[in-house]
Amino acid sequence: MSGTLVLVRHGQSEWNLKNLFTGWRDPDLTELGIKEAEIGGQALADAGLTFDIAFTSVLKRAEETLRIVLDTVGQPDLETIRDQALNERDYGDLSGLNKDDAREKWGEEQVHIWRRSYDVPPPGGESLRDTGARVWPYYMTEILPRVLRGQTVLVAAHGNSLRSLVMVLDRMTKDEILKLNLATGVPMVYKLNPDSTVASKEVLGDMSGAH
Ligand SMILES: O=C(O)[C@@H](CO)OP(=O)(O)O
Repeated sequence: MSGTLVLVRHGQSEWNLKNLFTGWRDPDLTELGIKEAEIGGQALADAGLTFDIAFTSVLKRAEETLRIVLDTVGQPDLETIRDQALNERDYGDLSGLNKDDAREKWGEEQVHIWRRSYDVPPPGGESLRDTGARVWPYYMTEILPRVLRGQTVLVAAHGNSLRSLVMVLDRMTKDEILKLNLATGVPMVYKLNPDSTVASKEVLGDMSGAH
């Protein structure tokens, strides 16, 4: 066994609440989102986890979630690396549109394919595969080596940038990834083997609260 990788999706954002496609747009957390980040942090504290380093995107909802989690686990000054490689999938022309309006315009099935499929990009945006093509090299070069050295690493990021990681870590097929929607503020704790495969996975909380 080597180190520990903790992934957490940001808490509910203003645009999750308003049901808008967000992507690289930069809304704040809602009150509920702040609470979710606190609950996620408390679950990590209760599990006795402390971190050697943290990573986040350059979007406020993930940075703020990380700050709240680190405050809650008592590590407010932990070294943190921000990188846009961890940003949410770029939703292209859908960014800022209401998800129900999009369903009316393009149909339920097409919108679901844009939101959850592996390789169909939304117009002008990134597919999950495109997102993985920037998340994975970053994971391989910056995050994984630290875990393999035995460190405990925290990553606060986004629904789809984290789905691209979880898909590979959990060895999910293209069909399985269609159904996966990560809950906000719920930490996923992975212990990795020395060959980078997953030794164990524990989800610290209720996965039903996805936005
Ligand atoms: O709008 C977004 O950027 C994402 C995450 O909230 O939405 P979806 O669930 O459609 O991938």
